[in-house]
Amino acid sequence: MANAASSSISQTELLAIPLHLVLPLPCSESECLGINREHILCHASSYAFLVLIANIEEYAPIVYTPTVGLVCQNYSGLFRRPRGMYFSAEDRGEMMSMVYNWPAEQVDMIVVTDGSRILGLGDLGVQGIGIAIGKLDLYVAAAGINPQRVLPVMIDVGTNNEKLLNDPLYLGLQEHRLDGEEYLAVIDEFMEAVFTRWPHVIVQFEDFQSKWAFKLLQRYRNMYRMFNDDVQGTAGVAIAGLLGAVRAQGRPMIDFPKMKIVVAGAGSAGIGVLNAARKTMARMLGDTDIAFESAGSQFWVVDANGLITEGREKIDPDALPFARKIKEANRQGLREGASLVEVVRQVKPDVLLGLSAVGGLFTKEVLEALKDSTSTRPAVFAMSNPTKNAECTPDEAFSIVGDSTIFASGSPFKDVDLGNGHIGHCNQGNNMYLFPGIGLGTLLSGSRIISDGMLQAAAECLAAYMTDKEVLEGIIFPSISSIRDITKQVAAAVIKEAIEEDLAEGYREMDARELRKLSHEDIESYVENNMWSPEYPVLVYKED
Ligand SMILES: NC(=O)C1=CN([C@@H]2O[C@H](COP(=O)(O)OP(=O)(O)OC[C@H]3O[C@@H](n4cnc5c(N)ncnc54)[C@H](O)[C@@H]3O)[C@@H](O)[C@H]2O)C=CC1
Ligand SMILES: CC(=O)C(=O)O
Ligand SMILES: [Mg+2]
Repeated sequence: MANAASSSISQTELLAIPLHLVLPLPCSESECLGINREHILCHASSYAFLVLIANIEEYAPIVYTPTVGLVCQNYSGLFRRPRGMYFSAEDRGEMMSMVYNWPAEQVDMIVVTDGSRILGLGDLGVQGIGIAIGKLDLYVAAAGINPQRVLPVMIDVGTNNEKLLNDPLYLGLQEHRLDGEEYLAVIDEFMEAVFTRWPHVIVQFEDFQSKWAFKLLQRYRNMYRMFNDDVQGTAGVAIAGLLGAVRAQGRPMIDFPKMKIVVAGAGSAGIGVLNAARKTMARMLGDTDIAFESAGSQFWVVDANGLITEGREKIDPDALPFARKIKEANRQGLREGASLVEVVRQVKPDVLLGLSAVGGLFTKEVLEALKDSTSTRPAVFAMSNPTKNAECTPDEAFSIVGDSTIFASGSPFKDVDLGNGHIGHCNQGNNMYLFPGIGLGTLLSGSRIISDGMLQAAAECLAAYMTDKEVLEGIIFPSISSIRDITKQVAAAVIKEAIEEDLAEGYREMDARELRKLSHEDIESYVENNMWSPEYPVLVYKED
């Protein structure tokens, strides 16, 4: 303690360490006073998370979209230290032993990517590790997952990005991506390795190209505790937003099956949303086969080749259930491949939802066509990331479609001053409102798998979070400043559903039988008590 005054590290100095360069491993010694360089970094991490949590609105756009996109694009040049594990195609046969190289005894959450579709920025190869790091920063900040128990993972199977293949600074394998059975063998080996070392870990798949996102989800979802954030997390957030858009018209949620929805983008996110929205409508209509069929007719899907109909050659099997019948499209004055503006003109949808990764796709013409929507409050969801990929800005939506528009975007925008004392609310419609609660709820329930019911419970909880007054003002998603509270509630809803489905096996001393005895309030307290919070340790320099 002798030199504490002269050599202690100021908070300001610690805060100056950029969030993206700080290790997610705080010091585990609660009484730690003797500080060496490693400990300084560890404590800096605690400080960084404290700052992140206290100023989440300001810093989420740095650790997450949009800045994380820029970080990924430049990662090879910015690289300082690994910050996660890298399993490459060349490590085949070695992953089971490699996984024991990770220093943490216990890992609760893994976010894994193969870098093949990072936000809307395409194939960034190993540089995509930044998105796994950013999502896990949110797990720590929003869900209170202990930062010593998170593991960002990159599976390096090459890249098809020619620029990276020719970049001497590129850190990953400079060869084209593995495909087919060879690719699957790498992912299988990784899954077996991590679940062997940490049987209770949860693995979040992130930013895999659509081609693999659905296949891997189907392959593993009944075997492991895993989910795909882009397919399932995004779907839940979109459902919550769509239900908000119904309520914002002053209508009950049960009117959701009457909504006409045009979706631009039929990739992992778009198809995930379509499947979940259709199932939600069908449930509201009585959960019969007829209800499911009828719900399908509320959607019009446009991809890079225009309106998808059954006349499409080589139609993607995942999009097939949403292809319009040709006769039906013709009756509506549409045809296979009709442009987005034609579709919006003819359908006059209640909601125009973009998950296309094409910035500016909702042009003036498209938004003008939406003015003829049959809805009293048309909704524009420009959900693509990062900011430059948003299908339109809130200014464009409010100025062209009108002041009563409901607007949400994947990346944050500022609210719009509509003049005359009114505000056009810009909601952030991003899976960050759900994935931390899905992960935390699964962890604390000890559920064997992540069921559709658990995901639905998460979405319904988010939808119910907003009051009628807020929704009528156009606020359909909460402010990110309440993300810890939202996450707690989402996690509690997930646990409750896991108990109801008899999937919950318990966590630590809270076994399945004890879990079943808990009331809703008890479950919320249980969640809160298990959320990690950073604490300020005393920082003094110890002389050797
Ligand atoms: N807000 C959120 O929480 C989330 C947003 N996203 C964003 O969604 C976007 C798409 O992600 P994925 O579906 O995984 O990508 P993807 O690459 O699998 O799919 C993109 C889809 O957009 C279509 N498309 C391309 N050009 C188009 C055009 N001119 N008109 C209409 N459709 C067009 C493609 O044909 C394809 O169907 C990305 O920007 C991503 O950042 C993804 C997940 C969550
Ligand atoms: C938000 C997210 O997961 C994405 O844009 O891919
Ligand atoms: Mg994603």
